[in-house]
Amino acid sequence: MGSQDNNVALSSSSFLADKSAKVFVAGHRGLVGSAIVRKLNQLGFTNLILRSHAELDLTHQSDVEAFFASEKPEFVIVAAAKVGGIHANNTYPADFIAINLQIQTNVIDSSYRHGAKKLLFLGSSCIYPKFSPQPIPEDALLTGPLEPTNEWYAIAKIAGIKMCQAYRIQYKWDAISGMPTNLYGPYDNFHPENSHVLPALMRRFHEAKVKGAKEVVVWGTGSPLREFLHVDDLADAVVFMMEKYSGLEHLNVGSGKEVTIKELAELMKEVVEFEGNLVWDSTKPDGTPRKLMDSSKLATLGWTPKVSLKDGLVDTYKWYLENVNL
Ligand SMILES: NC(=O)C1=CN([C@@H]2O[C@H](COP(=O)(O)OP(=O)(O)OC[C@H]3O[C@@H](n4cnc5c(N)ncnc54)[C@H](OP(=O)(O)O)[C@@H]3O)[C@@H](O)[C@H]2O)C=CC1
Ligand SMILES: C[C@H]1O[C@H](OP(=O)(O)OP(=O)(O)OC[C@H]2O[C@@H](n3cnc4c(=O)[nH]c(N)nc43)[C@H](O)[C@@H]2O)[C@@H](O)[C@@H](O)C1=O
Repeated sequence: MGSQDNNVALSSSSFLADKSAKVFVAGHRGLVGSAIVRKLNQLGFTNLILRSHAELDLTHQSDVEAFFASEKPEFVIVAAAKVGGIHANNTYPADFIAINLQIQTNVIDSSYRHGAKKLLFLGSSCIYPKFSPQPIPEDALLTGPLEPTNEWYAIAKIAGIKMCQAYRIQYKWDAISGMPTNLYGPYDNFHPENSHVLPALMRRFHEAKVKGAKEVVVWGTGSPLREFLHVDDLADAVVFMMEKYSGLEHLNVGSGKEVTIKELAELMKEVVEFEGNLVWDSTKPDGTPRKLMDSSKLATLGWTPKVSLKDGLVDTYKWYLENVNL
């Protein structure tokens, strides 16, 4: 990687000092973007720039260019992406690599060229090799083969990290990257096949409870381990990194706690109050066996998560009942 000098913090301006600064949150209607907007609103930011996918397709370079030329945001948070669970990643590899490369390339490049002071790019824990040391340190990046079910998405995300690093090195521009673990919370995607495991199981258990079904099918063997973080904790970490971090290396953002998919399913069954049985469909892929991230760098800088998995599930199920299951 680049020399130590590139890791020296640039003279970035404080993010929190001016709550009237123009902040563009790309992807503000998604799980992550909506949590960041809630957090920024709580903090008193008054000048958020928001565009839905319908208003501005971030894969269209000339539209993105025109938007940045006219709005000139001072701070940019990239939470727009083509996102999905193991099945979606495995089924639509072209979409996952092409759309993500387009979105991030357009947003990062236009942000730099139209004078943004700082940009935060969000990747994912799937950037690391399938068989990484556990917990996974940031420097495990590019040390081995990726998990095949999500390598297309992972390659795009790795390119995003590298693009931020390249712009920092060549232009001395303050672009940073955060790598969240598996997230969940309000405004998640509850699609039966294309979503991540946590919202998929919440919906499946809830529908089974309502129908009085005797069993619920869960994918894979139940043995993979996953680390989950509530999206409100991630939003807090995003603000923390915007204010405090200005380095070359990407930073892991995790809860530090892992569960097996079987344990997650049992906990979900309890939270949703489904009384039937679990049936395992081992024809579905397990994916990476384990991906617990080492988030000690962020902890050393002063950030720690607050929401436990149990509390987070209870909170998310309440939101689901009030907002999705109408
Ligand atoms: N969810 C998770 O478990 C994790 C997420 N992350 C990262 O966090 C970020 C956000 O993910 P998450 O909130 O879960 O994803 P969501 O799918 O919930 O939200 C993504 C947002 O991006 C928007 N978007 C997608 N394509 C375009 C486009 N072409 N133009 C404009 N907007 C677009 C979507 O709008 P629309 O829906 O209208 O298309 C949506 O609002 C991603 O970078 C992801 O990699 C990282 C680790 C885990
Ligand atoms: C965030 C992360 O998300 C993805 O990676 P993943 O961690 O494998 O995500 P997942 O939530 O889809 O699955 C986790 C585990 O859960 C099991 N599982 C059981 N039952 C269901 C189920 O009903 N749906 C899903 N999706 N999974 C299920 C499933 O078989 C697997 O063993 C990538 O997109 C990757 O790119 C990425 O960044």
